[in-house]
Formats: sequence, C-alpha cells, structure tokens
Amino acid sequence: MRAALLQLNVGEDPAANLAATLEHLRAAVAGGADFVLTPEATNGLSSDRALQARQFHHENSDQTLASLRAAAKDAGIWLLVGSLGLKTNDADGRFANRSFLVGPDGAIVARYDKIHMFDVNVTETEVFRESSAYRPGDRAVVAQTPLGSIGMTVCYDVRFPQLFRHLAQAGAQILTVPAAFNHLTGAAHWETLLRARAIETGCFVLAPAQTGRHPEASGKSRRTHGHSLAIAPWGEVLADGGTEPGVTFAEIDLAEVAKARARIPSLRHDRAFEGP
Ligand SMILES: O=C(O)CNC(=O)[C@H](CS)NC(=O)CCC(=O)C(=O)O
Repeated sequence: MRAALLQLNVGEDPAANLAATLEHLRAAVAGGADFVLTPEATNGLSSDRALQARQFHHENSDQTLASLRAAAKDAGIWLLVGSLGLKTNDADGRFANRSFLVGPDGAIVARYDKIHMFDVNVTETEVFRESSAYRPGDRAVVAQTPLGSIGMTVCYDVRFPQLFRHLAQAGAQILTVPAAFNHLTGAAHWETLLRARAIETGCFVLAPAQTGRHPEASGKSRRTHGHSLAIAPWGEVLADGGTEPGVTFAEIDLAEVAKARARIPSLRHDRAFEGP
C-alpha cells in the first residue's frame, strides 16, 4: 500500500484551503497513492471564533467534507481527512475537531473527535485554549479496512501514550496523527513523540502536518512545524515532508507490524501493579 501525506499551509478561508488540498490530492493520486491523508484543520486555522462561527458548518452541510469525499470516490482511494472544524449542536456553541476516514466509494467509514485539547501556554505570547473553541471527544476509534486496522488520533493526542496503547491493543496496525503542531514544541518533541508511539505500539504512524506561517486577517499569525512523518513499527522514519507544502509518499507493508511485535512483544506484557 502506498500512503501519501499531504502537507498544507492553510489560511482562514475554507474555499481556498479546499482548492489547495484538492491540488495536492491530485498529485498524490498521480503518484500512485492508495491512501491519502490530510492534516488537522484542513478547512482552516484561525483564532477568530466569530469568523469560524460564520465559516464552519455542520458535518452534513460542510463543503470541504463533501468535495473531499467526491474526490476520494473519483480516484478510488482511501482518504483520511485529518480534521475539520465543524459546528455541533452544543448549547455553548463549541465546535468539534473531527477526523474522518473515507472509503474509495466516498462513504464515511469512521469519525473521531479529538480527545485531548491543547490548552497550553507555549510562551507568554503563544497561548492556546483549544477547549474554549472545541469540545473534546470521549471515544477512541479503530476502523477495520482492507488497508489494515486504523486507529485515529489528532495532534496533541500524541502526548497521551495510553490512548495509543489502547488503540494498538484494540487491534490497530496503523495510527494516524494529523497535526497542526506548534513550531517551538515541534522542533523539540514532534519526531521523538511519534517515533516513541510507533515503537511502543508496533504500529505504523502516519502524521500529515500543517506547515509554515498561517497569517490571520486580524494581524495575528501562528507557525506550525511541518515535517509530516511516516514511521515504521520498528521506529524508522520512512518519509519526512520537510517544511514546504506538498506530498510525501511512503510504502506501508503490514508484515512489518507482526515482525516488530515478534521481536519486542511489549504490547502483550502489561502487568497490573499497586501504589503509590
Ligand atoms: O485550533 C485549531 O483551530 C486547530 N487545532 C490546533 O491547531 C491544535 C490546538 S491549538 N494544535 C495542537 O493540538 C498542537 C499541539 C502541539 O503543538 C503540542 O502538543 O506541542
């Protein structure tokens, strides 16, 4: 199976972001991809909640999702829409940060709402309160597909190894980690965290990422780390997307999952313990 990680530099306009995503998706298909993955926040990054309330839609009327489903069907590929900001029916008006797995017939096979919210002061001036805009999910998801069993996560989830262990012990062979990783924390932690999750679980880890500077109409901007990564179950980096937007390919051979787990069977060696 040939996977393609789309590395994006989205702005605030969902229509422009969709156009760029479709362009990269066509390049991925032309390059022979069976499974295409887009990053977190494929429909846009913004800190302007009022703007997002005008631009985001409910899942069943979201144009980004409809167009990407149609593109997956046209090309006959599997597609992970890393995540979309979507409206919910919650009284407090919070959005969902939702990841979708789409089949080659365009059907939604699985959906996952990001569980861990990035409520972090990266520096005094780079402050994130994701949970003020997004409501966290509370359900782990593994999807069985002909490509393998796929455990779904998003971005900051990568810092919670118990979720990854749970997914692997529930049968996942491939773990998806679409991200909009911060440039500072990314430089320090991104590759190490992803490689650790692959090694601990004996899973392939596929992590398509946002990259570069994301300017907002308000004058604010954020910077993301890029470096979309495909990692093998033994921990090797198979492909690194660098810092430019584009497509990065990786060959996924599921036999590697069984091989890595046969060499180090730690996934089956959990023990109960007491204290402190
Ligand atoms: O806010 C949105 O619209 C979309 N969501 C994101 O960009 C999220 C929350 S700000 N980013 C992360 O989780 C980065 C985690 C990270 O960088 C780390 O763990 O160090």
